[in-house]
Amino acid sequence: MTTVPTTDAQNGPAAGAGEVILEARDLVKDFRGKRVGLHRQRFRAVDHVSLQLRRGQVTALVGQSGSGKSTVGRLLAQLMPQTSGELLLNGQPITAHRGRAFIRYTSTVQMTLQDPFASLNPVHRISYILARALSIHGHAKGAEEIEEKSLALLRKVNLTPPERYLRRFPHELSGGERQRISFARALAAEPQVLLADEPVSMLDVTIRKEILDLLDQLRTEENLAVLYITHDLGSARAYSEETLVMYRGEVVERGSSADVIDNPQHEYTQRLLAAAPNPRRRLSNPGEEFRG
Ligand SMILES: Nc1ncnc2c1ncn2[C@@H]1O[C@H](COP(=O)(O)OP(=O)(O)OP(=O)(O)O)[C@@H](O)[C@H]1O
Repeated sequence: MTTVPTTDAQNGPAAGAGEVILEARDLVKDFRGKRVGLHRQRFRAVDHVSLQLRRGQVTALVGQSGSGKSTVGRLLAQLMPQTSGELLLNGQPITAHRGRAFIRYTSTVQMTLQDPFASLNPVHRISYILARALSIHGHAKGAEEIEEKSLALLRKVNLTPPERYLRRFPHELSGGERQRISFARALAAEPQVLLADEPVSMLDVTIRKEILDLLDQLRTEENLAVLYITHDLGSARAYSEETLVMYRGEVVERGSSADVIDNPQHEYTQRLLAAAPNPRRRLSNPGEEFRG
């Protein structure tokens, strides 16, 4: 359907040499579309997408709204079954949509969502949210260990002093703090992969850099393989090694983030860059506004 990308990394290995933790091969996701006469149309949201997430590296998935980025994230998180294609975790084919298999999978692969308020249950205190995650994944037992590990998780996401946060409810926190709690909850599983779906798009511009710096810090300290889903090319350039560009369900261009964003080959990537605010500045010094 779309033109073939031309960056060097198109068919080769992902940028960098980290070990592959999670791999998607030829993922397809069809949704049921509108009914036309007696037939229901099929809508292909993800069209033969392959990618590899590597230990200690960030891979950015960029594209405009509706291009299929979040659906790829949800498929990788096993929140829904793919129509076809394969997922491999540490080289092993995996299907874990429900039950114990799903819980086991989430011990390795965690996802955080765009709206941290919606994903944190408003009736529970932060202490409960973290305790539950620690217990589900079997990383703490007994009140004392749970509190100690919860405090450590809060420190990891730079919420200090951590004691101040345990008794609070999500609505008592700022958007940035809530996103930090989402990361802390994900880290409670001690995952190898973090799928971060638009982690800063609902946050105030002034704190976006702080949260992306935190993601970068966690990737390094926890040696996580990170998928960074975003519509923002500047931050993809600044915070990821590899960038994949999605258009209408397909990956139309991929390569090192520097190559893809400084020297886009696909016409759609060029259009995305042209539509970005102040694209010249981003092209001349990409990531400037994020790196500060
Ligand atoms: N459960 C669903 N049922 C039917 N269609 C869906 C479903 N989820 C997503 N879609 C459709 O699939 C397409 C891709 O959606 P998706 O949310 O993956 O895009 P996106 O690139 O993440 O966009 P955004 O940045 O706005 O979140 C859209 O047209 C969307 O309407």
